[in-house]
Amino acid sequence: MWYRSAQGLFGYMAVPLSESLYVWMLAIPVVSYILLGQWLGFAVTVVFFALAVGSSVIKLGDSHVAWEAASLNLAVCFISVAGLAHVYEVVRANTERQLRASALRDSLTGTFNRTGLNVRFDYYEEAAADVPAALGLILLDLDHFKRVNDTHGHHAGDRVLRRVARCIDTHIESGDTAGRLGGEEFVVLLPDRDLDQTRRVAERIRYAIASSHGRDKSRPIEITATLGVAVRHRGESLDTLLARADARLYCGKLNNRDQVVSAVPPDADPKHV
Ligand SMILES: Nc1nc2c(ncn2[C@@H]2O[C@H](COP(=O)(O)OP(=O)(O)OP(=O)(O)O)[C@@H](O)[C@H]2O)c(=O)[nH]1
Repeated sequence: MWYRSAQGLFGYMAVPLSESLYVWMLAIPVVSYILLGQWLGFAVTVVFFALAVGSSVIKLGDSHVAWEAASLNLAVCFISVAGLAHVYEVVRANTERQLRASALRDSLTGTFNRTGLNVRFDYYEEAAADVPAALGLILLDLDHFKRVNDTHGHHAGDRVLRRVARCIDTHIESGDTAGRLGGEEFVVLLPDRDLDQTRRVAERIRYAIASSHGRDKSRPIEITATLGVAVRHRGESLDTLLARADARLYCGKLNNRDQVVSAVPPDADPKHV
């Protein structure tokens, strides 16, 4: 019995690469890897092959073993297993990369979500560790967005959110970051931009949104946005920076909306600043 399986395994008979031999040689490492994991599976495979080789040599004697055929079989099976492992690893790495990327993205607009914004903010922090650089932030909130949903429906509202994301995207550069905090609130991070430069980008985005035209059937959907602008002080967290931009945005909401606010007026209500 053992003699026959060793014979099948190492191919020293007339047909060196029979199907059953090939399946055997593939099945042992693959099943071992699946059941026992990478290292233990590898160890078991090596031990199994070593025992099989030793046993067949002892039982049959050196002269009966077709070493060329056995080596060829081993090499082909080894390459197959290595190829399978490589394909598996490439697929696994791709899936992991896609999952990681989607965990940082807002599924509706494709911009970064809150977690993604934090990751990007930390990235800018690290990049500026040696040479402190300005970081501009725009907090954007759509005006009367509830009316869009109430009048045109939630799907139309979703389309407006995607349209706004596109407007933002066309007015920022490749190293900048656009994200959706949730609802109808967006954030833009602009590395190496001071307050004046950030305000100018915000103004362009505001204008693009106000002049973009969406449609629900034949009815136009018009929308405007109010934007608060702030620049990071050294060592400041994203939340603190957001809070300052939010106070400015709130002033804009109180003052007829559809505008960019980069400083809180001195007479503003201190409760909201
Ligand atoms: N279509 C859609 N609507 C959303 C989404 N998330 C939040 N909303 C809606 O956004 C609306 C936000 O309304 P409000 O917070 O009252 O703000 P607003 O109407 O924009 O008013 P102001 O901000 O004061 O100008 C609510 O009706 C939410 O249901 C979303 O992902 N898709």
